[in-house]
Amino acid sequence: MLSAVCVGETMAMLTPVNAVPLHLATELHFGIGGAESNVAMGLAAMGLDTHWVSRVGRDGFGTRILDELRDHYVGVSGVEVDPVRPTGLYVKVPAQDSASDGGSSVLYYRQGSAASAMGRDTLSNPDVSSLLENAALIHLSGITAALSPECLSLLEAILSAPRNGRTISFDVNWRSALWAGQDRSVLQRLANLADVVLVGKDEAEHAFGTTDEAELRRMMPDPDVLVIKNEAISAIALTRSSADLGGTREEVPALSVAVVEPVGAGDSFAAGYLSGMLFGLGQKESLRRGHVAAACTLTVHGDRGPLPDAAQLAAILDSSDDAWAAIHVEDGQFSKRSVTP
Ligand SMILES: Nc1ncnc2c1ncn2[C@@H]1O[C@H](COP(=O)(O)OP(=O)(O)O)[C@@H](O)[C@H]1O
Ligand SMILES: O=C(O)C(=O)C[C@H](O)[C@H](O)COP(=O)(O)O
Repeated sequence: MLSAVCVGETMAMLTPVNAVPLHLATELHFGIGGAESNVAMGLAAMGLDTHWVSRVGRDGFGTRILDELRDHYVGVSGVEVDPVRPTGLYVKVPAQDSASDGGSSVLYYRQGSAASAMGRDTLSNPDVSSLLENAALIHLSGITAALSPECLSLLEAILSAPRNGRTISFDVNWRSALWAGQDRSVLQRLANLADVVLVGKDEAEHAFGTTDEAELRRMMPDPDVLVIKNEAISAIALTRSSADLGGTREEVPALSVAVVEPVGAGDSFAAGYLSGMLFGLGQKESLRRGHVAAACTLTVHGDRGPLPDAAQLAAILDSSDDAWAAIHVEDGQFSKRSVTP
């Protein structure tokens, strides 16, 4: 079975219950959050043999993260438990409270975390190196590059190693709070070392200073595929096949979705898209899988929504362009809406 390995930090996530301002909160909901482990759980839900490589602290947060990943059929043999450094933590600040928290919608407590101590040494762990060697897909993100110089050098080592048939995907995953005062140009360098790059248009403006598709491709000429997501509008895959350096352009409109909460949609999109790629599907089919997985997450609270069953998923993915344009997703249910001519 094809295996996928996702590398990155996952944190304990605390959210004030009933979205009360943080300073008035008496109860905090305890969950977990991490872009790459979200993708890992998404890939596992698509039926792939999936593993997560990271580090957690020897604390209840770390134990909870490992338990949740195992519960979602993600292998954790490549996770180190740090006896000293703690598991990272973040707080999702309710929107009306963000001004009192410096305008930020998340507060990170991840400096010096167990995962921020990942580095080239991580590759000498035999469990990690064997997972990476046997993977058909290694998934990385720009978040890791911002965590510490050691984490950045881990990404560089993975991206520079001989591929031997493996594909490496890189989700830019721009996080303003992590890049303040840091050199963001490393993101362009890392993206050009990857085979598949995913970036949101809004993120591209921050990370690369442009949202222009042609300009982005000029800045990132090396990946075989550059996927540019434009939220509710569409996602575009620009390919560069070795035989045809001109490449191809596939654009698939996003679905109509009654959005409940946007967090995690990008990770779900990545899982959907990358699963299509691993199953050998074309760009159009893979982009559709991305939109379907994202829509499932957008209609629930939390970082991941359940997928439709296999038969319904196949029917949705096989639909004609007109039928696709008429799909509406609400409460995780896919239905046909009437389209005004
Ligand atoms: N308002 C929306 N309506 C429909 N689909 C959406 C909407 N917002 C996001 N999506 C879906 O989620 C995907 C990821 O969106 P994006 O904004 O890039 O996520 P993130 O900011 O979490 O990385 C999009 O490509 C699309 O499939
Ligand atoms: O911010 C971080 O460092 C995290 O990893 C936590 C978040 O749970 C995911 O990043 C959600 O990501 P999106 O799918 O882009 O909404």
